[in-house]
Amino acid sequence: MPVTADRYGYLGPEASFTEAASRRIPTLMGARLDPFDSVHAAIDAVRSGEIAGCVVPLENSVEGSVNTTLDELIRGEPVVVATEFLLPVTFTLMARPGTDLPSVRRIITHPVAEAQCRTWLGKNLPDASVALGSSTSAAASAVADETVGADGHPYDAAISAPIAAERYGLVPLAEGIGEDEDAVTRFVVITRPGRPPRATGSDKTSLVAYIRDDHPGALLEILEQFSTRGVNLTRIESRPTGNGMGRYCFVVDAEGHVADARVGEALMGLRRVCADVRYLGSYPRADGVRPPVGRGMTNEDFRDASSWLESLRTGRS
Ligand SMILES: O=C(O)C(=O)Cc1ccccc1
Repeated sequence: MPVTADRYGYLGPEASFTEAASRRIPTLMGARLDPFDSVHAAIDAVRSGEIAGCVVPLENSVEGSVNTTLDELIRGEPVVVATEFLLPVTFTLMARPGTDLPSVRRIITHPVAEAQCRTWLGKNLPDASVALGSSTSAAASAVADETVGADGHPYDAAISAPIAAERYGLVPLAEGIGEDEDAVTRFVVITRPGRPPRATGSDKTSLVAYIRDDHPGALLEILEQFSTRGVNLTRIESRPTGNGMGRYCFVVDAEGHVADARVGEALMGLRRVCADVRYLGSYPRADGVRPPVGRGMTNEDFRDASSWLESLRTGRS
């Protein structure tokens, strides 16, 4: 398959939240966007060069990380985050025309949506079962096609993005059924590793740190690399490495860009103390926040310290 520079994938099928996010990401304007069946399939198409990049959900303000995406970043051929994007999400319960709310017994949706609609379901459809699918739009499509579930019966309703009702010929039975009306999902554009975008002063850097020999304070050692250089973390998450029981790595989002001296020094520190460090990219922050840089932590401070050391070593002032 030829590489098409402006061909991007997204977690489909059509009318997923991920498609909605993809169509609003400024750096993808004008790009061709194609649906993929799973996060794995989309990221693998990036790895193989079939597409330039793909959009996948990474984190939700209520439910936390999307583990299928995190695990793709941790394992396999390395890929990086090129862009992040925040999209508010509202959930709609939808069914084939003629289905009424009390008759809904079998629901299908994505795990992130299920977690956020649990309270509403417990109150309004306490006896309904919820099956988990690869995306909210795949769920809507399964309801429209009368796909049968594990019990041999077709699903009655899907929890999906409002636009999925129209796309799959379903009717909304209940709208805004999520726990938090202000829920936001963080989507990322994944590409093959390459030169990161320029530092903007409002950036994040993501990475995975693998502990070297389990020992007391191993996590502290990782955290120290950031704290002594004044680098604030916005997220730290442990995930199994997939290589044996109890083996975990840490997925970190840090404020700043790999081009910032303090972030670069923290990365070098990690490289010295960890078994492995996987760089997952530096990219502009979706929230536009420009955190203040602490005293002694600016690029100039690091430059000055480095030339001072050089003068000691060479005897030249
Ligand atoms: O993109 C979708 O439709 C998904 O299924 C992933 C998802 C699920 C819930 C909130 C945001 C993204």
